[in-house]
Amino acid sequence: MSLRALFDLPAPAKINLFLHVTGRRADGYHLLQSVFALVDWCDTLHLECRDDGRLQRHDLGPALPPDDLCLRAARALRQASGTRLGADLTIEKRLPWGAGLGGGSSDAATVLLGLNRLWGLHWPRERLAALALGLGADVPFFIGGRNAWVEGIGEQLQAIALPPQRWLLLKPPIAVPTAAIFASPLLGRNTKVATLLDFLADPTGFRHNDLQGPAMAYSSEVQEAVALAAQCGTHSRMTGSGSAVFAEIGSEAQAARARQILKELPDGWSGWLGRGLDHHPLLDFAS
Ligand SMILES: C[C@@](CO)(OP(=O)(O)O)[C@H](O)COP(=O)(O)OP(=O)(O)OC[C@H]1O[C@@H](n2ccc(N)nc2=O)[C@H](O)[C@@H]1O
Ligand SMILES: Nc1ncnc2c1ncn2[C@@H]1O[C@H](COP(=O)(O)OP(=O)(O)O)[C@@H](O)[C@H]1O
Repeated sequence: MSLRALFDLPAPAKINLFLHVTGRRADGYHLLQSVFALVDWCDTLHLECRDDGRLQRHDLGPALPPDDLCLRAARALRQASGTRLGADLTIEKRLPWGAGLGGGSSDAATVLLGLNRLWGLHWPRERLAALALGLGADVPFFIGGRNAWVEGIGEQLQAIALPPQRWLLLKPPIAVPTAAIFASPLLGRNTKVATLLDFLADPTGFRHNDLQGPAMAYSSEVQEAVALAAQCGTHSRMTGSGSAVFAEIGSEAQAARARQILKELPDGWSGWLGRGLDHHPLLDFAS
């Protein structure tokens, strides 16, 4: 009997342990260096095969944009593979967006991995990653499924092992527009280029996000979030282009404080006390 449905597929968030802007390309895109780390705050997707070739999305939780990344991913794979099959995509959205957590990119990657299996395509992961890049610079990272040292505009990935770590994540009620942050006159664009060996030798020297200054100038809520996270963890900083921030939780006392903060979060804020993932739960799922 062929496989018709896949339930409870996780789409985890990522955080940028650091983010340096080291230059700018001729087309205006900025060159970055970063470490992307998977965390156990996840959306959940349910995929069901359709014989009529149609693609339909059902939102459990907040409504997504009509032509969201899940549908765009499914359409791209249907077209590139030539399959006549379709799918119902049910999205349990938990990750906030406009957050720098890569939730939409992660959803898209999970759709590609799931439909590759449901539609019996047997594409290798590298081929899925190449298709994924057309959907967004962060999508190939989630297809790769490993914590990574990242360069270029986010498309050059080198898998790395990270030590286990607990994190507090906080998202204030504001979506920071990525383009505006990159365009900010406050943004430094010439941070010294580092090497992966530099990072591995002393990760503690890599806890800075160059986009944080412009994002804090854009929104006082980002400033509040950084200060709030610093109350219960250490090295509070922003992920991606914001607006979410995170802090390292190193003791039970810090974890208890973090739980209290999460319980008392003002309206519109969201947050998570969780752990870094060693790898994407769907890592062995390519076909
Ligand atoms: C900076 C990161 C790090 O993870 O931020 P988050 O999205 O996670 O917050 C991402 O690479 C973001 O990638 P993504 O969110 O796909 O950005 P895009 O939609 O492609 O970019 C929106 C706009 O930001 C600017 N942009 C984006 C990425 C980049 N490396 N240089 C840029 O200058 C461009 O003006 C672009 O038109
Ligand atoms: N499935 C999806 N989940 C979240 N955002 C999506 C999705 N599809 C499209 N988007 C759009 O993509 C933008 C980026 O969101 P997301 O990928 O969550 O990244 P980030 O929060 O890291 O910037 C959002 O502003 C949203 O409008």
